[in-house]
Amino acid sequence: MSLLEVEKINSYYGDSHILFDVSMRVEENEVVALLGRNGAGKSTTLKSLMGMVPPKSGIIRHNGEAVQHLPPYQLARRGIQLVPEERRIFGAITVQENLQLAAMTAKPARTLDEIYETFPRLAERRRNRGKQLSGGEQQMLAIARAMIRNARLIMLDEPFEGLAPLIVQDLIEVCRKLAESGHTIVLVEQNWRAALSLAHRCYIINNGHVVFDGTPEQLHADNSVIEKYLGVKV
Ligand SMILES: Nc1ncnc2c1ncn2[C@@H]1O[C@H](COP(=O)(O)OP(=O)(O)OP(=O)(O)O)[C@@H](O)[C@H]1O
Repeated sequence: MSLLEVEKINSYYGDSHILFDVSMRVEENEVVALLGRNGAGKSTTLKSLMGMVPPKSGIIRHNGEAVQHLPPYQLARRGIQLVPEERRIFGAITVQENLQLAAMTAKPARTLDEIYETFPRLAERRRNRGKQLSGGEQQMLAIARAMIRNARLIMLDEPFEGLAPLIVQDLIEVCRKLAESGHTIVLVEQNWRAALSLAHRCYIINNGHVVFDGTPEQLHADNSVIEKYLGVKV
């Protein structure tokens, strides 16, 4: 049984049909990348998995149970967290307070020590306010907030956006550590090379349809798919 099984979901904003029969699966401890051009439907897929844009048809199974009808807070209780593109950390309070606040809404929560072990940079910055952090540190804090809530499945929407290459490398290492310590990650990214360096498997979405499903090696071996759907010349 897969951790997450998505079977032919169709999602809409009002009358606009955005996802067409999207199917995918995520195994425990995997890093799965969701790639595609701007507007392809990647964020909408994450929002559908998180109950924010519930699909009108299709099935989403989490640990074998159909969950496509559940609201976000119940999915969060099942250990699923979405770290949105805007990161949504609190700028006026410290790193530690941001983490404590996140822990309050989870039972059982992870300890601060565990978080600081995974994110030594946040341990150094624990007394700094959210707004004093760099973009990369803010992203780490956003991921750490999902981790302290004991999320087994963490979905990241464009975590590398706007960050310098060295910071992206740090974040890739953080994500790798998370996966090794029993978390499962679904990653939406425009920076497909960085995403593929981390992912075990990937999907490409184009105009709301899944058009590729395979390993990074299989994708790297097919330049025509990369050129056609990611819009880059290889
Ligand atoms: N709140 C909304 N209301 C109406 N249409 C929306 C809304 N959000 C997104 N869309 C549309 O849905 C389609 C898919 O958008 P989505 O954000 O899922 O794409 P994406 O692949 O994540 O791309 P990006 O990297 O640009 O976020 C686009 O055509 C977008 O304009």
